[in-house]
Amino acid sequence: MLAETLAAIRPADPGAIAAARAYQDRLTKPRGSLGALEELAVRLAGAAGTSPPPMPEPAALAIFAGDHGVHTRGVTPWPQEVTVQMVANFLAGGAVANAFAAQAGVPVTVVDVGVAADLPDAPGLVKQKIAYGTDDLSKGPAMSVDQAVRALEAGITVARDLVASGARCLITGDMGIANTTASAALIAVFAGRDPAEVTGRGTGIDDATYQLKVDVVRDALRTNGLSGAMTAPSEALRALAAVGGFEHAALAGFILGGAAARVPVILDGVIAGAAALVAAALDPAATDHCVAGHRSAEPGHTVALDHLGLHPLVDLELRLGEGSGGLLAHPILCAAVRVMHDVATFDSAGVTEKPV
Ligand SMILES: Cc1cc2ncn([C@H]3O[C@H](COP(=O)(O)O)[C@@H](O)[C@H]3O)c2cc1C
Ligand SMILES: O=C(O)c1cccnc1
Repeated sequence: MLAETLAAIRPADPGAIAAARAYQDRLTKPRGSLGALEELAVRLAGAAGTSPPPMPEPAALAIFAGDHGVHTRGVTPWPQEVTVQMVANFLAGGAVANAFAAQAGVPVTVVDVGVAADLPDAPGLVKQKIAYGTDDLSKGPAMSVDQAVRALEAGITVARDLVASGARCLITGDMGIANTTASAALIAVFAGRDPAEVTGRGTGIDDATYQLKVDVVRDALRTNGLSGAMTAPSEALRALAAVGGFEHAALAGFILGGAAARVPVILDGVIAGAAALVAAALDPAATDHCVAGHRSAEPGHTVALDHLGLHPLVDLELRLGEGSGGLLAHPILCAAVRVMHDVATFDSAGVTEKPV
């Protein structure tokens, strides 16, 4: 299923990009006056292969949840049980992601790809558990390559199912205590950066814990024989398995699944950024279908976005995850595309085109 999905991904269509850019200039506004929104609509036209691009609604948020063996190294002050407790909170509608999703009119799906407990069936919960948490990435591979592929395919399946049920925009979400450590390791590997440049304070840690976290990321790279930027697909899968989490792998699959369906994928924060680097290593064209919803306060997120060549739409110093930043960006995508559907041209409105 992974091979078939990768084969279906098409890069942005230059014809649609050129048509969208030309059309922007015919709309009743000074050229370029919508700034980054114009480029956003043009990118979405390229991704869809048609100008104007389809409205990116309805949207759907998928929150991928998993636990992490590296939690035992003390990289976060929060107990691991908070992952499963927050999954229950999402399903009950009580998390920040639910509030933002309600505001944006976006339904929430929670996907268990690897939390360290069995969950009761519940509406909105998709069970795709690969294992009860990963192994400690600082001691050896976090998961096997086979598990990484299965998690990728779980993400592809979720994307496919959401698109089949009508979603025309996918939003990434994550939940997994300690997952900013795995994110930092993935970004260090895929962007070829030193762990100190890409490791952040996650949910909030003191200086001593921060130093430990950087050392743990360094251990992870050394123990797993990883360094430098990796691009070959076979190496990408090995690196993902070595230092990723089940939610990172599933998110990478979710991105690939959206790209294959030519449905835009709004990336949330640093966890999604790390997953997008994996997706881009498997197929660089996947990035053409991604929009950076926001810039998180995590330093690794900016590194990931720069590496991907993506410009965040919202910059509010968020450092939450769950899909929060992606949800805030969704109305901005809709506004950018609606301009291309609704705004009159100089010709049609009889507005004089050039100032005299
Ligand atoms: C109550 C609570 C709600 C959250 N919602 C998202 N995260 C975020 O924080 C976690 C990663 O940070 P670290 O690597 O420092 O553990 C992830 O679960 C992420 O989604 C939360 C974290 C907590 C504690
Ligand atoms: O940037 C994020 O997405 C983030 C930051 C801290 C904790 N969880 C997520």
